Amino acid sequence: MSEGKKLSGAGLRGQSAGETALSTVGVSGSGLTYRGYDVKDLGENATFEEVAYLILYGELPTQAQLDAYKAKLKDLRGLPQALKEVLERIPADTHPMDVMRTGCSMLGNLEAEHSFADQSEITDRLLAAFPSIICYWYRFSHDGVRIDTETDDDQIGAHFLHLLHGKAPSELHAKVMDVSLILYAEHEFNASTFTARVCASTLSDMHSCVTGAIGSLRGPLHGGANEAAMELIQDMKDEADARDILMGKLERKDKIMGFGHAIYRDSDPRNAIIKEWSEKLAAANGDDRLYRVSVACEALMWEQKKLFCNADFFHASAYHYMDIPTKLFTPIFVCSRVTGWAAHVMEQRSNNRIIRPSADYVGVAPRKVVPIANR
Ligand SMILES: CC(=O)SCCNC(=O)CCNC(=O)[C@H](O)C(C)(C)COP(=O)(O)OP(=O)(O)OC[C@H]1O[C@@H](n2cnc3c(N)ncnc32)[C@H](O)[C@@H]1OP(=O)(O)O
Ligand SMILES: O=C([O-])CC(=O)C(=O)O
Repeated sequence: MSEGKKLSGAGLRGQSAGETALSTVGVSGSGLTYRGYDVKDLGENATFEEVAYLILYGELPTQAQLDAYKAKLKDLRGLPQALKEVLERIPADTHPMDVMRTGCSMLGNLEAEHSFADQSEITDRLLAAFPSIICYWYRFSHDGVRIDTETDDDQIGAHFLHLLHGKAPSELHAKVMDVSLILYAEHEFNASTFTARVCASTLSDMHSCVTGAIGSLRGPLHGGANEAAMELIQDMKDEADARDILMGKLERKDKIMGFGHAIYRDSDPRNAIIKEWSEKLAAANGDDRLYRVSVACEALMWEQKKLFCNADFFHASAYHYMDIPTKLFTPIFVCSRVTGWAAHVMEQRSNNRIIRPSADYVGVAPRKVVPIANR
C-alpha cells in the first residue's frame, strides 16, 4: 500500500450508496447471490439465459417462459446495416472494448429508447446483439469476412464462439462459456454498475447508461483485469518461473491483476468455479501449462500477501484454452454484465433520486482574480 494514502472511506468503500434487490456480495464473508440464489447453485443447475431472465424479470423462468425468451433473443441477433457499416470502419488495432462502446452507442442512435416503457425490449436487444457486434467487427477487421450473425445456436455463449470461430463449439466449450456468463452477470454496486446507476439517476436513456458502464468496465482495475492476467501468465514457462516472475513484481510493488477485491476479504466465490472449468479445459487441451502456472500464482500470492484470485484470474486460462483472443476477454464480460447493468438501471428508475454526493474541499482558500498583466 502506498505510504500516506488515505484508504478508509476512499473510493466510497464501506458506505452504502443505495438499496438493491438484485444481489448480495460478500454478505456472509464470501458469498454471491442473485435474487436470493447462490451463484454456485445457479452455475450448476441453470443456464445463462435462465439467469438473465431471473436478473431482469425477477424469477427463474418456467420451461415455456425460457423457450419463448430464447426464441426472442435468437430473433434479435441480426445487426442493422448502418451499424455494420460503422463497425467496418473501426480499425483492427482498436481495443475491442472501444468497439463495444461505439456499437452500443450507435445502436442507441438507430433504435433509441423513446420511453422507459421500452426498457425491457431495449435490454433484450442489447443482450442478443452484443456478441454479434463484437464478432462482426472482429471477423471483418481481422479476417476480412462479413459474417452472418444470425446463427441457430441455442445459447448466447455457444453463439459467441460460433461467430468467432466460424463453427459450432464443442459441448465442453459451450458449457464453459455458459458458466462464465453466469459468473459475470451481476455484482451489486461495482464500478461499472454504479456508473450505469448514476447515469440512470439523471433519467437518461438505457443506451447511455450501458455505454458509460462499458467505459468503466474497460479499466484494468475492473473488467480489464482478465486480459491483464493473461498477459501476466502467457509467458510463464512453469511453476518455478511463475514464482520468480511474481516475486519480482511484488518486490517492485507492482499490482498483480486478477488478485484482490474491494468487497471480498478471503476469497471470491466465482474463482473456485471457473478454476475447476479451467482445469477441465487444460486436460481436454492436452497442455496444462497455463493452468499449472495459474495455480502456482494463486499459492504464492496467498503465501506472500494473503491476496486471493478474483473472478478474472482463472478466466484468463479458461478463455485461452477455448482459443479466444486475449483482447476479446473483457467484451465477453460486457455480453454477460449487460443483464446486471440493465436491471440496476430499471431498479434505479423505479425509485429514483438523482445521485449527487458531496465532496470535502481541499483546495486553496478563497482569493481574488489578479489582472492578467500582473500575474
Ligand atoms: C471483476 C472485477 O472487477 S474483480 C477486480 C479486478 N481487478 C483486478 O484484479 C486488479 C487488481 N486488484 C486491485 O487493484 C484491487 O485489489 C482492487 C481494485 C480489486 C480492489 O482495490 P481496493 O479495494 O483498494 O483493495 P484493498 O483495500 O483490498 O487493498 C488495498 C491495498 O492492498 C494491496 N493490493 C490489493 N490488490 C492488490 C493486487 N492485486 N496486487 C498487489 N497489491 C494489491 C495494495 O497494496 C493496495 O494498496 P494501494 O491502494 O496502495 O494499491
Ligand atoms: O464488485 C466489484 O467491485 C468488481 C467485481 O468483482 C465485479 O464487478 O464483478
